Amino acid sequence: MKTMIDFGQARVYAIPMVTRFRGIDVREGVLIEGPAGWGDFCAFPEYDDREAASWLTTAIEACTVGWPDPVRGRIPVNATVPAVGPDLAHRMVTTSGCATVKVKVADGPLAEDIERLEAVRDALPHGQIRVDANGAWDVPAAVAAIPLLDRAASGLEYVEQPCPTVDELAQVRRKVDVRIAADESIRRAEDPMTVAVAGAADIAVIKATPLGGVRRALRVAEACGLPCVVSSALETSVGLSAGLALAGALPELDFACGLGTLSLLDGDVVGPTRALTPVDGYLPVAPVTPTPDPALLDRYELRDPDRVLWWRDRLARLVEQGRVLA
Ligand SMILES: O=C(O)CCC(=O)c1ccccc1C(=O)O
Ligand SMILES: [Mg+2]
Repeated sequence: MKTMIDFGQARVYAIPMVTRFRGIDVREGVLIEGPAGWGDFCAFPEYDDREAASWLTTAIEACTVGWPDPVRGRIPVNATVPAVGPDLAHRMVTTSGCATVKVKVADGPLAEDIERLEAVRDALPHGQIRVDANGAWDVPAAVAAIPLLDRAASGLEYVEQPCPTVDELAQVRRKVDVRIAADESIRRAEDPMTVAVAGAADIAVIKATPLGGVRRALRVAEACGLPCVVSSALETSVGLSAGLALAGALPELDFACGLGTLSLLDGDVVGPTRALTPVDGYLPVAPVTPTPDPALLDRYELRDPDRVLWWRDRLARLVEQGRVLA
């Protein structure tokens, strides 16, 4: 099929994670080039073609039509602290320069979450601390844990996705004083309605990459009628620019965004002057996606032939089956 993008020229990359995050040790993806620049296709490996198609649509938006006009020039971001020990958590917060920190919880014993939060508060006496449970608790566990974590942090900004389902979020929200944010509950255009209607959340976490691009994510944000936090999907600087474009274009933005995740990767495909690394807790809105550095593309090229074939097959299937407009 003849398209505006030469998928045969796509570059498959593999960048190690600094610390394991969301069960991932190496972040893999494919960079595609089109008439407007580059796009980052990095759907997690376990996602099926239907879900991965939205991620590819985002990469195609980036490299064909580019981003809608922003209404602000810079975005406050949170530091993201994985489920690490208290000393490392403390160090990650002090070196980040961010005034807001998101801490992963519910990935191990509650006592470790409490220690981690105490360390983060010690490193950030005046900033905001939020936690993300990635849906790991049931309702009783969430209702028991949240007040303890709130105390350990001397006040939480919000709890992201304490339980898996919208119904459980609504139950927890009625029983605790801390605000609830929905993340995994908002993955498809039809989801946000349910979240708002169910009274399940105070805040919506919106991710441009899994939602099929900046324009689609803007519609999701509008439909859910909640204050939004824009967050990353652990992209390279090429992919992160979609989240920044979304945060830049939202009519209202009241919270720091989860877009400071480049430091979780042990490398990038974009050179240091254009890399989307926060400075003093802010990232610039990138009007165009940054261009990969050829030397870095070589350094982080995925070498495992089976994995390369897997990515090229996945890309070819999505295009050939007409799951994306390319
Ligand atoms: O929100 C952040 O601070 C960083 C992004 C993040 O946590 C994340 C990144 C990739 C996949 C899932 C998640 C998540 O919010 O759980
Ligand atoms: Mg989350």
